[in-house]
Amino acid sequence: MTNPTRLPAWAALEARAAKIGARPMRDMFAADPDRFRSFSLLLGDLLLDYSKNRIDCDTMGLLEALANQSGVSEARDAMFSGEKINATERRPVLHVALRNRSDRPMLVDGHDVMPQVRAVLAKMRDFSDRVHSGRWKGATGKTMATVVNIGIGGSDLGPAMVTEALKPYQRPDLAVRFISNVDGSHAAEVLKACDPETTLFIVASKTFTTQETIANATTCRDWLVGTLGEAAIPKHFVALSTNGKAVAEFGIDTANMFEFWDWVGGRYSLWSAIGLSIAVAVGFDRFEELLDGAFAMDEHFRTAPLAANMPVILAMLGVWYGNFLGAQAYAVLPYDQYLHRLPAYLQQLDMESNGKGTAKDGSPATWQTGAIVFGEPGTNGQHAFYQLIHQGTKLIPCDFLAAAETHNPLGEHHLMLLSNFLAQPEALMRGKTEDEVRAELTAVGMSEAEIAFQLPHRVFSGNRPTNSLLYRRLDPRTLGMLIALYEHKVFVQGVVWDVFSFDQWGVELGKVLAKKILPELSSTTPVSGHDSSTTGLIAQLRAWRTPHPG
Ligand SMILES: O=P(O)(O)OC[C@H]1O[C@H](O)[C@H](O)[C@@H](O)[C@@H]1O
Repeated sequence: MTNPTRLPAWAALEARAAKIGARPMRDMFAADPDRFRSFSLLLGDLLLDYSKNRIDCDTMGLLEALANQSGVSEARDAMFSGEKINATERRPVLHVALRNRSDRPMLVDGHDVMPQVRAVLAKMRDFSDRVHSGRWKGATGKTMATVVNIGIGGSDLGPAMVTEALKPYQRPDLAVRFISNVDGSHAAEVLKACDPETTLFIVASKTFTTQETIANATTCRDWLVGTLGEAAIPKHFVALSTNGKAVAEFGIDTANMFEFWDWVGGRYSLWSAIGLSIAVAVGFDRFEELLDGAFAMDEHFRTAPLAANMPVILAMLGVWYGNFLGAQAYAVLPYDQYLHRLPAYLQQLDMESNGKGTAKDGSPATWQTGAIVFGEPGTNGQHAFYQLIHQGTKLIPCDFLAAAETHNPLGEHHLMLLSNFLAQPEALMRGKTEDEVRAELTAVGMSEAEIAFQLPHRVFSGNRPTNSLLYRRLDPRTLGMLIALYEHKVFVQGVVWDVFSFDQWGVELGKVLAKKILPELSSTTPVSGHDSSTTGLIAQLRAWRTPHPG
């Protein structure tokens, strides 16, 4: 347990920030032709260029010192060795076991979990092969045409993000859809496109008690049973869960359940049985390549020195901006349409893990912790919110991602995409000076008075930091590496910030209140115990939901 602000490297970084935090990157690039080489790292088919950050070698040295003094290496080893680092839930954190492609045992309470991990993977292979190849038949003997994953949070975002990312690998005649929201419109719209005879529902819930998922699963079951009868359920419903009892109570035979364990956090679960919809969509061999990619990143994270460790570098750059240069947010900008759900996925991964205000010893964290994460695919975001990133009053570090090769070579599209992927970070770094703007406006014949008015609005301060993640091609292995990279980045930041990254108590209060309010919405007796705002809103809802006479 360490208050990071008391570490020697913290004070040194504060001093460093005061000294070089505003130093223009433009000048640093001009002074050092080797800057790219000094601040980039190639790992297999993945290149991280972090040279467009407000850093120099000394700053990186201090950030490494902070990681060291925070005990990042020890914490990482504790995770890999199965220690109960999810302390408030008294659980180990072993999603790395799910993609452990080596012979190394992974221990929970002294027992190797690898045999059970492999057994579930084998069961997933058998099932996904049958569905993917069309050998799995529904109750009326038809091949499945649609797979619907019903889940929310970690039981939705990971599989949804990955199946979108790996669309080029999907069988074109097998649609994979997702129902997450408790808003009935989500289920209604998905079911519109489904035929009960050819639809397979995968109910994904670690706890199998999540209100949204149980409501959606019940609606889908009723929809199926309404046409095909109860006897159809075993051919059309499978469950992914840690809770066999609740699965059986729901009416799914536990033979049709794919198990995982409480040492897999929801937002870290796409590598587990929760990934079944991915395996069904792209085939199990591809799913294994995803695991291989994550394993490669795990091995790098586990063994590379901190100074040359990609997740550690990304994490410490985030710490630099968040804790020393005043950034509150960061943007994830995939120049890759297939990664269009990556920002949403990373929002849960990062914000649910490190959005904590209490240090491990229970005292309030008086330092900044998890950042606000947002993003959209490039180039869409450029035409929407980049204005603020270029010229706003806030510092928003950005991660730009792109593939060298496209799955869809259409005319010049990919080169146009890549030129934007390169131009935006360059523009953010360089900016545009008064002299440059003046020269431009003079060249088009603008009057001095008009130039004086226009100039301040057209200047770009620049010096806005970015990372560029360039990969050869968005294939399953590369995707596995990318996701694991962000997982470990979030882990490292949680260690430095001294928060428990693997619980999520902050989501509970609202759930409890919603349960209390639910019956109040359909009752006619006056409500009590709420603030006047909630009471007023309930009254208005009741008024609008009651059919008005005449
Ligand atoms: O998989 P489930 O148990 O249904 O949980 C689904 C989600 O709900 C919770 O509210 C948590 O905030 C998430 O971390 C979790 O992924």
